[in-house]
Amino acid sequence: MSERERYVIGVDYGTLSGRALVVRLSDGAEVGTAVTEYAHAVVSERLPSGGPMLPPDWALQVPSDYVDVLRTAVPAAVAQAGIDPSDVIGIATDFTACTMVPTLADGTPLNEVPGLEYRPHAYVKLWKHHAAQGQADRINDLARARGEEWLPRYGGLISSEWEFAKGLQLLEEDPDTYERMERWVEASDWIVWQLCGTYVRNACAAGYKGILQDGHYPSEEFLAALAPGFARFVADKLDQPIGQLGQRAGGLTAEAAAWTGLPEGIAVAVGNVDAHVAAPAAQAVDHGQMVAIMGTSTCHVMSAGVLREVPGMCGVVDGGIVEGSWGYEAGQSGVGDIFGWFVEHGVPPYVHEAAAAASISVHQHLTALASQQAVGEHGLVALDWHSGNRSVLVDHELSGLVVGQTLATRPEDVYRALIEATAFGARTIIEAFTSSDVPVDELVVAGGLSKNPLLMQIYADVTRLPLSIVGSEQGPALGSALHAAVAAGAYADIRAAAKALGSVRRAVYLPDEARALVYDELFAVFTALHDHFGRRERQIMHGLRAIRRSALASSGEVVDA
Ligand SMILES: Nc1ncnc2c1ncn2[C@@H]1O[C@H](COP(=O)(O)OP(=O)(O)O)[C@@H](O)[C@H]1O
Ligand SMILES: O=C(CO)[C@H](O)[C@H](O)COP(=O)(O)O
Repeated sequence: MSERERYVIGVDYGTLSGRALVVRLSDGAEVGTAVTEYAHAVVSERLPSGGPMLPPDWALQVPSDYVDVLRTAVPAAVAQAGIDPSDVIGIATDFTACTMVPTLADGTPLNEVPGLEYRPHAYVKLWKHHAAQGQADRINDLARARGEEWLPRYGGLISSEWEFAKGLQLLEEDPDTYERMERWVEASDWIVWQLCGTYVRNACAAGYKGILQDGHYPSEEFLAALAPGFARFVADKLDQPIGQLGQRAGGLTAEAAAWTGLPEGIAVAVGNVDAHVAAPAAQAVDHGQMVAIMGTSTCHVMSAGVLREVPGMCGVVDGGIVEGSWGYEAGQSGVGDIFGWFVEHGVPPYVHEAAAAASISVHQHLTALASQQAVGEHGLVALDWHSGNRSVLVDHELSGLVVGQTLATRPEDVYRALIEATAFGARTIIEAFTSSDVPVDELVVAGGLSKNPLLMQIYADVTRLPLSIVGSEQGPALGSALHAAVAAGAYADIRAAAKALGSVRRAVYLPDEARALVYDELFAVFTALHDHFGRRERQIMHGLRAIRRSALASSGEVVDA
């Protein structure tokens, strides 16, 4: 009698939607998939309960949207696969990070507590909530002054996106809600808590976003020096047993079994972050293989055998990607988001009409026009800071810039310059690693932007690296599925699962030396602008933000968070 096929499910929670993927264990085939868009998307203007405008740089979410993905995308993916749900042996999830859910002790999100639905601070703070830069600056200044040992593990700067800056903002702007909050939970752990009833903190998010190094968080003295009411932040709101990546967090509860249609008790893996989980899906767990997960934003993750301090990196965590290696992370907070912003707000009607007439998207239309240009022909250089700078400057008060515009400048010129700006940002990050003795030999790309051939070729030319592409269209979801396989006991560890279920197309784009030489010249201009606006004259862009904030505050339209 032939053995029954077994399956695992990976669920990738992105910025706007959650995607479920069913993977067959015998050969890694992706047999079913489904996506659920979040009903509330990103809340950056008004709360779902109404009220005044949120202040600039806020980005919130609604946790019930995450549960809807379990109720709809998971059963739809299983139905598409046409399999018997009882043949599924495990489920794993990955999430954007640092995305934080304030909850009661039982995991109830604060925005679901009657009376708190009108409080902005009761909602999820999404990774791209960039309103805690002031708190991040104070954390950095104090850590530097006290010589905190953990600071170099974060390239010398903690980001305003991470757990401590966002938590301190909550305390300082809404102390009542802070008081009501019994747990400050990474969404990557909250969803696992919903699936198996156990709250276990994943080693990846805790290390990169939660300043957990060598088993310790920042001390109570450090926290008290930041703000007296913050002293017990770790002890009271954050601390929780740590689970390693690929471990079983628990069994699927009866309630989650009813949501998903999957068998009660199957393995639920410890949570993970959308970027890091993609590395094993691309079989890129060896030293020198940098994985760039390129979509709304870009995360760069890489395993290495050595512990080094890379200036401006997001962090280095022991076992942060796979056990037995130092996992490095860096990132660009805005990439696809910048192109999306330009398409939505910077392109005249004639471009939209031409794209519609050709039955292609505006992105594709501008890409086709920009592809006809020689490198440097548009005469532009841009800075890719429309969503701030995550690496290497770690400053979300910086903003975007295009230099060189004339009356002859056309939308495709700016579009190409914006793509190039993100490639220059990536090269700046790669050079920070290389010059810190953490060499990058190969760039492996995952995420939606890998489908744009011009963009890929520009990255190869700008970085002078061969570009490989993850074999799956859904790198993070596949990465989660292979963590589910390990949690269910089908493989001994993540490396074994990656070998069996992951895939990559090697050296799909190769650098062209003639183009690379012109890009060297443009990169020099980029670096001059980068250092001028991001280092020497930071107050120019910071000052503009301050003027904007005070103009909005005096208009009386904005909520007093
Ligand atoms: N043809 C294209 N070229 C470049 N960027 C694109 C193109 N089509 C969509 N985008 C951008 O890609 C981003 C979405 O990438 P994707 O990987 O699908 O999402 P996510 O990062 O949320 O998982 C959006 O920010 C959008 O503006
Ligand atoms: O910082 C992250 C991981 O460490 C975020 O999850 C990421 O930047 C958001 O991802 P995406 O662009 O795929 O929505």
